[in-house]
Amino acid sequence: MWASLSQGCYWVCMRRRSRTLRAWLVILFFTLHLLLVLMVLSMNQSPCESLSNPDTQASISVSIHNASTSVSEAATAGSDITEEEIKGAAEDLAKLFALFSHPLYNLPTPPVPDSDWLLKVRTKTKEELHSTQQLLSANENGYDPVQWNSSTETHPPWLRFHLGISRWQMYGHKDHNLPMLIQQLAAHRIVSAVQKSGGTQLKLVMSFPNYGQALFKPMKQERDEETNVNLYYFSDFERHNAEISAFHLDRILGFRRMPPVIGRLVNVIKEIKDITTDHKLVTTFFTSPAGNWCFHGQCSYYCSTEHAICGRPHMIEGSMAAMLPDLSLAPRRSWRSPWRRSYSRSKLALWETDSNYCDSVKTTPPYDQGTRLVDLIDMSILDFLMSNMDRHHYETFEKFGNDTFLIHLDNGRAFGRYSRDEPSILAPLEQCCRVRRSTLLRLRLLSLPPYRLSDVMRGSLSRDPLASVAPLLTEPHLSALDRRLATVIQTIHECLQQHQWHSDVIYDDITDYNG
Ligand SMILES: Nc1ncnc2c1ncn2[C@@H]1O[C@H](COP(=O)(O)OP(=O)(O)OP(=O)(O)O)[C@@H](O)[C@H]1O
Ligand SMILES: [Mn+2]
Repeated sequence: MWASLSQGCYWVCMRRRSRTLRAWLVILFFTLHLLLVLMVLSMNQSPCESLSNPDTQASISVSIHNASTSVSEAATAGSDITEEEIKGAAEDLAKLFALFSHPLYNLPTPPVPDSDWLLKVRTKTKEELHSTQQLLSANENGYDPVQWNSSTETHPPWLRFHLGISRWQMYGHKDHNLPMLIQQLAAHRIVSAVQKSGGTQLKLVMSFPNYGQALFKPMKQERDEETNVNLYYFSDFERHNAEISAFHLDRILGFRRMPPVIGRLVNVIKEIKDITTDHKLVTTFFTSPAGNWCFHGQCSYYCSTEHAICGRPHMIEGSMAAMLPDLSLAPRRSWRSPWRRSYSRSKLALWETDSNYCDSVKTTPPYDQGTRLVDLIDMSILDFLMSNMDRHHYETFEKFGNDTFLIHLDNGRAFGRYSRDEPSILAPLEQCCRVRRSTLLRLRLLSLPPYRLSDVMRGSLSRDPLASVAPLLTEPHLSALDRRLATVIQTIHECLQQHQWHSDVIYDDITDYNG
């Protein structure tokens, strides 16, 4: 008996020791691979470039921190992260940085004229400033006193984000503020949570001590759940990981037409129930039979006990989107998409039956001028890649009239299905046979192994705070991206074959680029 006990102890001790050894080896391998990535990066970038791109630098340090934390957590938990997986993660990140350093993402752009910024800082008079500060510090619970003035250095990240929105993009490719904004969305203390009205499904507006705000959409489905085949697109649940992944995809495609979205674990009690001033919301909290904290809020769909949002037991995942400037400062216009679906079980939309539908769209304002049509086609390419059938409307900033980018909001119904594609989402491209040259060139780049879309997406998503819980997109979703990308490129090639002139299909928005 003693012999078997001591033998048992020997094996347990040996296993423990080899586990610790393995954990150290994993961390060592990971560190070495990250060093390799940094070396590759420093070789790819001139010293001047690397200095001028603090966004990349900051993102690298954030990702190293995130990735090494999750790897060491996984290692201590005894999980089986293989050497190949660690190597793969470092390679994905290296591909992402190589993509963002490519000339196609760094095209020279003329300086933005004053009238092309969405907002301008107006210096308040001393009296105005004094009365606002008194009001803010006296009335608001949990908020910091306002410390900023007209000098940019004093502005919090959310304000810098608002001031960085221009006629053609939501933020710049080398926006130094982005990592700070993302960091605050991920970690800043939540001082208020109220339900956002409008829309069909539950979402909350969260406020931070520096007056920044975010739109929180809680997790409603497991990430690997495929949309039920018998559900219509308009009754599908929204997915928090789709909102997050859409932001990464939009950025990787070089559009930058979405406000930044990150994933966050939120405490249902401390960060919602205890601090909300929304009395209606409070009445919807309950504990489930399993002892988890749940709530359902009030909205026109799925806001009932049967569709409650539940923590485990109180922590819940969700997406946090940076809030756009208030409508009173920057009004937006909502446009009905010409390729909107019928939202009916029996009716078809006109574009589904009329093969010459685009001819009439092309001659109808605002699609008859400027970039509106090719921008709509960009949006349909984005939607096809992530299989989003729910793009009924899009918005623009009213200030910029018709010559401006389309805001890609509301992506919660994307990434619902990976086993099949939905060709009808590409109808605008297929029927109009028109595409921006910059978009086509970036799509081609993303189809090449050194910049493969699935790899750069995996790399980009690994930097999200929720990636340490589980990958934001499962592998079948990532492979679907590559498959769909090939379909988009093929569709454009077919268009080119059908048309006599290249310029009939390609809208050359980058005439100086000869890459
Ligand atoms: N980041 C944001 N900042 C400010 N407003 C936003 C943001 N995202 C969405 N909104 C606004 O909130 C409203 C609802 O958002 P969203 O469309 O994402 O929700 P939804 O419940 O899916 O709506 P619907 O059912 O109409 O599709 C929209 O009118 C949109 O203008
Ligand atoms: Mn929606």
